[in-house]
Amino acid sequence: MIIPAHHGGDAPARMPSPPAIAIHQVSHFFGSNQVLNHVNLSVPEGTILALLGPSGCGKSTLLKMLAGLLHPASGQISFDGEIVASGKLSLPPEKRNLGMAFQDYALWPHMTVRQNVAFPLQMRGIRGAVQHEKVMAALERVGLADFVSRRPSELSGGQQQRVALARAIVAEPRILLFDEPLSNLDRDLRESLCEEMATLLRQLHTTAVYVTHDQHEARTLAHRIARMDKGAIASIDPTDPSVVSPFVA
Ligand SMILES: Nc1ncnc2c1ncn2[C@@H]1O[C@H](COP(=O)(O)OP(=O)(O)OP(=O)(O)O)[C@@H](O)[C@H]1O
Repeated sequence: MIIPAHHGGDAPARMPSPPAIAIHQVSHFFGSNQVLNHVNLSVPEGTILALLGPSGCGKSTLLKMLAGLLHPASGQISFDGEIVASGKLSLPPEKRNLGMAFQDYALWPHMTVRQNVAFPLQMRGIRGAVQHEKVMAALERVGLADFVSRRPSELSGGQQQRVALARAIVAEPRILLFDEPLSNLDRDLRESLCEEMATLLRQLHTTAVYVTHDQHEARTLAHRIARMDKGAIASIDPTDPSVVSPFVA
C-alpha cells in the first residue's frame, strides 16, 4: 500500500482507506495436506482480480475462505477493514454481503428465474415493488428480462449461467466471487459470455475475485492476475502491463 510521504499545508493527514479484501498470512490444511501456505493478498476496491493457477493449487479453497464456506486454520481475512475471519471469529456467508456464481450454476430447480434472482433480496428483507424493480434491472443487464417465468430446466447452459450472474449482482453486494463460472459451457459460448461479463463487471465497479485456470479468460476479465502455485501467491501482474500494480502480496 502506498502512503503519501508529504501532506501539504495544515490539511489533516488522511488515512488511506483499507483495501476491499485483505488476506493476511492465511494457511489451511486438509488432514496433513497443507493447501494454503501463508497467503497474503490485498485487493483494492473496484478491482477485478483473477486467481489463476494449475489444478489443485488452492484457488477454490481460498475463494471458499472469502465466501465464509471454509475457515482458515490460521491467518486473518478483512473486508473494507472489517475482520470477517480470524481465530475463532467467522462471519457467516450471509453476513458478508457477497454475490457468488460457481460453475454448476446452483440454481434452485423448483423456482422460476424471477424467484431465483429475487432470493438474495428476499434474504435481505427487500420485497414488493423495490424487489421487482431490482430483479428486472438485473435480468435486463444479462439479457433475460423475457425469461422471468421459466424454470432452470427450460433454459440453456448459457442462459442458466446468466441467471446465476443476475442473482449474484442483484443485491449490489460489496464483493463478487466467481469460481470457474464459464467452465461448463462450450468454447464459443464461453468466449462471448466472458466478454459480456467483462463489460458488466466494469460497469458495476464492484470488487471481484474470479477463479479460473484459463489465461485468456483471466486476461479478458480482470484488472490484475494473481498466479497461485502450491498454495501460495507466486506473482501478481496487471493485465495491462502499463499499469503499475498497487498490490501487496
Ligand atoms: N474437502 C476436501 N478434503 C480434502 N482435500 C481437499 C478438499 N477440497 C480440496 N482438497 C484438496 O486441496 C487441494 C486444493 O484444492 P482446490 O480445490 O482449492 O484447488 P484448485 O486450485 O481450485 O483446483 P481446480 O482448478 O482443479 O478446481 C487439492 O489437493 C485438493 O485435492
